[in-house]
Amino acid sequence: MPLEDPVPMLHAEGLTKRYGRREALSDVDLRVPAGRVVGLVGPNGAGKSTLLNLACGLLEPTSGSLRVLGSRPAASAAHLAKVGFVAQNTPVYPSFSVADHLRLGARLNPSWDQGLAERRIGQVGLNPNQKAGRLSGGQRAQLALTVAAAKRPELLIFDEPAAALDPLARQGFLANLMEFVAELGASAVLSSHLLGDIEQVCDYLIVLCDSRVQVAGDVRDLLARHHRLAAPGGGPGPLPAGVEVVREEHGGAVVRTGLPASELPFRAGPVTLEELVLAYMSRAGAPAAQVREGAR
Ligand SMILES: Nc1ncnc2c1ncn2[C@@H]1O[C@H](COP(=O)(O)OP(=O)(O)OP(=O)(O)O)[C@@H](O)[C@H]1O
Repeated sequence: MPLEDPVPMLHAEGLTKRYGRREALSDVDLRVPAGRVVGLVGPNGAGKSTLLNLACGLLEPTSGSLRVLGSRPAASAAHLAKVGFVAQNTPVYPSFSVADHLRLGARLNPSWDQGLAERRIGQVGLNPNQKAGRLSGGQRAQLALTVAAAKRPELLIFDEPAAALDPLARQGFLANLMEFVAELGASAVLSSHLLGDIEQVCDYLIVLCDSRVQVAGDVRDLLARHHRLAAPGGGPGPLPAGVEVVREEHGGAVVRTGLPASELPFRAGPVTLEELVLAYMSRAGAPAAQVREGAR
């Protein structure tokens, strides 16, 4: 008997979103298995926030479809409870205290875990009586992560979660995020320009550029299928069937193939995640400054 295909975390078919005449997502097809920690990367304006806002039901597709954990996003109260979302600017209610946020979370979410919320607030050193409007950007991000996780969702969605954090706070935040994913048995998707963060926590990668998915897949699998060819004296020239040049560069190329490195002409070496992302971003024509930004 064939194995049952588990319900994917995200399943997009022909997903298109237009704002007026601006197409922010164009005909996106995507199937991401559940249980993964997904890194969504791409230059400014690529459509990352649009995809994440569609996934949590804050936006409606112009055409095509998107299913999240098997349902239309925000299809019902039960489905809303399955998804925790932290928006790009980690919004909080400025006049509410930290403790008020937890009380509100408890009122609004059927599976609220007050123990998890309080433990976490203590761990990151937030004062329950502090008004959220007086928190620093990093503390706000920690509060928003806590509220999202205490819902005990099946899927956590983060739009650039660590952007406001200093490097030490970012390390702590990413470690907490991974603890939550493990403790809740949740899937997660996070957008970021920080490829080091993506490399540290994600096992699945989506590169979005110019409103389209350029490449998506399991990180280890992607790294195994991409190679850097060193071709002395210029470009790689003709290559065997089944070898696709992603980015040609002086003295070589980044290529994608199912062939083992030993069967490739020229010296073939591994690519880093950063090289892979940059190769797809430059192929899609991202402006040079944004390609470099993606590497940071
Ligand atoms: N509300 C809106 N009205 C009109 N255009 C919009 C709106 N929101 C986004 N866009 C446009 O859609 C495109 C995709 O934007 P989006 O915010 O999804 O990109 P992004 O990849 O998240 O960018 P960044 O990395 O800068 O956050 C951009 O060209 C943007 O200007």
